[in-house]
Amino acid sequence: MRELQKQIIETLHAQPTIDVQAEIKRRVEFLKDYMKRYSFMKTYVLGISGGQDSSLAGTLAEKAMTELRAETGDASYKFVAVRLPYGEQADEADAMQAIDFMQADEVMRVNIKPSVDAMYEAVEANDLTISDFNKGNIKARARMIAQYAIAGARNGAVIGTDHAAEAITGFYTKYGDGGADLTPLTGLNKHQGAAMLRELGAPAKLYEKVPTADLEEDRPALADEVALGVTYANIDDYLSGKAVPDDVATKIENWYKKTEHKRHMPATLYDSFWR
Ligand SMILES: Nc1ncnc2c1ncn2[C@@H]1O[C@H](COP(=O)(O)OP(=O)(O)OC[C@H]2O[C@@H]([n+]3cccc(C(=O)O)c3)[C@H](O)[C@@H]2O)[C@@H](O)[C@H]1O
Ligand SMILES: Nc1ncnc2c1ncn2[C@@H]1O[C@H](COP(=O)(O)OP(=O)(O)OP(=O)(O)O)[C@@H](O)[C@H]1O
Ligand SMILES: [Mg+2]
Repeated sequence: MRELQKQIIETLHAQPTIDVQAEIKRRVEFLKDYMKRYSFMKTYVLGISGGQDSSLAGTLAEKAMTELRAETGDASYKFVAVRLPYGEQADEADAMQAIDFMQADEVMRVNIKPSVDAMYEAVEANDLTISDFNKGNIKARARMIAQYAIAGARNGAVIGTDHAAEAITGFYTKYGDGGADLTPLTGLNKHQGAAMLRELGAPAKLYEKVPTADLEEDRPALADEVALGVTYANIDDYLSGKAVPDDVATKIENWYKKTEHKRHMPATLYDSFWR
């Protein structure tokens, strides 16, 4: 195995294989244990997009809250699913199907378009051009703001959907979807996440769907694999310690190095990761 590959696997807690049922159980337990640790905390908040990652994390969160209510008799433990469209969302039906499947305790909806457009215009007023790509990151950060406002109003914590197959390329917006309080999918690769959703009985559409950030207006529903220039099959193989073609491994490692800053707290003069 490549030296960096070994290091990455260890750093990201990737596992070559998982026991799907046991993995579901221990991640639900994690969500329950965390909630019990802080007595004021009563809700988990997560944006549901209609994609695989939020379908899985939301389902685990709802399971955790259902079990906590039953075990403690405290009915105030709730999972809040949040719809965060930018105006009309093309795959709105998938998002609602995911919410129906997980049987979220509460559903909230915040249209991020007015705030994103206002921010975009206010920044551009400084004789700056904000690209469509850059505006996409404003959308991801607006979603983070909405989720934290809900968590603030409900004694909640914000769930993030980061996992090993995303962390390795840093394919998320820093302090956008990367901004969260806890990440129950850490260490999983993309196929493992799909296997867990299948085991949970989710509609196949939710885990067979092409992964997309869907942040750009010029390239709607742009597939992650196209944006990254590498497939999840390759990323998962790499994370499982398997051999992948040299050019693919180099591409993955270049993404990893370029996005190192995202996997740390803000750099300080006391840190060595950036040196
Ligand atoms: N070396 C460095 N040390 C410290 N900070 C550094 C840095 N390089 C950039 N930065 C900072 O980071 C910023 C760039 O990072 P960031 O703002 O995240 O932006 P960036 O990584 O350029 O773009 C985010 C990417 O993630 C994708 N994404 C976003 C959200 C969700 C999903 C999804 O799959 O759903 C995917 C999105 O499509 C895009 O390709 C720079 O503006 C700068 O402030
Ligand atoms: N339109 C949206 N509405 C609500 N939440 C969203 C929306 N778009 C993104 N998010 C949030 O941002 C997170 C990151 O998006 P990402 O695309 O990585 O995950 P996903 O859509 O759940 O799965 P996939 O990666 O397979 O598309 C989502 O998991 C979700 O919590
Ligand atoms: Mg998505």
